[in-house]
Amino acid sequence: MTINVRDLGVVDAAEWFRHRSYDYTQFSIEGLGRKKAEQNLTVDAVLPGRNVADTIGGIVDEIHAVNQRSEREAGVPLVDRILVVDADSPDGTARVAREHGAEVFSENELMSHYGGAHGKGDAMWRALSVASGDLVMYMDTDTKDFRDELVWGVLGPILTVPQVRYVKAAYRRPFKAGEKLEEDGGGRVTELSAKPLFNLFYPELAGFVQPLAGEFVADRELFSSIPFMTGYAVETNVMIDVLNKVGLAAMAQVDLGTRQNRHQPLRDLSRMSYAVLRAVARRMREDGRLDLSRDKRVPPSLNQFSDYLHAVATPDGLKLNEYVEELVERPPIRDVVKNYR
Ligand SMILES: O=c1ccn([C@@H]2O[C@H](COP(=O)(O)OP(=O)(O)O)[C@@H](O)[C@H]2O)c(=O)[nH]1
Ligand SMILES: O=C(O)[C@@H](COP(=O)(O)O)OC1O[C@H](CO)[C@@H](O)[C@H](O)[C@H]1O
Repeated sequence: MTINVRDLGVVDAAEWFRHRSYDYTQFSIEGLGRKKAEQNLTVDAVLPGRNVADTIGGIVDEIHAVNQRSEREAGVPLVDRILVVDADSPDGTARVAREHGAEVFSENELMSHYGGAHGKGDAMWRALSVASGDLVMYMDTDTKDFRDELVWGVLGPILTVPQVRYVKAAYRRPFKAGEKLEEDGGGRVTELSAKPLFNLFYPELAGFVQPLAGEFVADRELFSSIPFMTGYAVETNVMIDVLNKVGLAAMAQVDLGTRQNRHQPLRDLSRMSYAVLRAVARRMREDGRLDLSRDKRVPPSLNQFSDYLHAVATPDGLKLNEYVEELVERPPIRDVVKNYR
């Protein structure tokens, strides 16, 4: 009989945390450039963007600056291609990104036989159809205080530790409302949904400081072999599927200091949280740990469409908002793109 460590509640998250947590200061642009050259690897940076005209240009510039330093010291750029996947943003995101020298794709034009794109996760999945690097590094584009370590930090462990195949960013997250700054007030869905859910159901992942961070890297082979959920479910499903595919020892995190993202109103985060919960529930059901046939009261909300009733108090009184939340799961890209290489 095999005993599942999850059933026993015995996991090695604490040990993983000790061995697979790094700090960006342990690495350098020059050192990583040399490692990349030695291993003859190419790196694509994939930047999903929706209405980020105010931040995307500076981020692309910072990647070019990192490349210049790496080329000077190590003879190769650290990032070979910068792919911006734009949500046909009305604010001019695509134009700005192009002016700063990125390759720009409309998320709706990639894999267009799947119809219009469904949010962030879909943009990230569709980008794999045009990516060509040995490593693919995703990066959020709403970062206000972007610094160069946000480009090269996550590359540290993947270029220097042979067992590591997936690296996630870790950082402190300030919350900024107007002029008021709360030092560790950001990452509300992370703290109130993702971390408790992982502790309970995927305790191996409990050592990740920012499990929902949009900055992470893996070899393209790995990303092309797992499904991507659409919208804001993507980080959650990728964490679980990478864990199941390569195991915790092949995963790492790197402290990058702090990161200030653009904040959505708390009310919108309720739906983001629901996406995270649905991603976990889907995987649990597949793992046989959530048996819908046994509990008839469980609503059919784990399928593609789910009603989300959001009860709120407003200046005009109590309101019950109803949303139809759609969560689609895209298949491993290598299974659906002919001759994917
Ligand atoms: O439909 C979407 C929604 C978000 N994003 C990008 O995903 C990242 C994080 O999204 P968002 O700012 O909405 O989330 P938050 O940072 O508020 O959690 C940003 O780079 C967005 O531009 C995207 O490409 N398409
Ligand atoms: O981490 C979180 O709790 C949310 C919300 O952040 P804030 O409370 O606005 O700082 O932000 C993110 O989560 C999304 C869903 O996984 C990701 O797509 C975003 O990249 C990440 O910033």
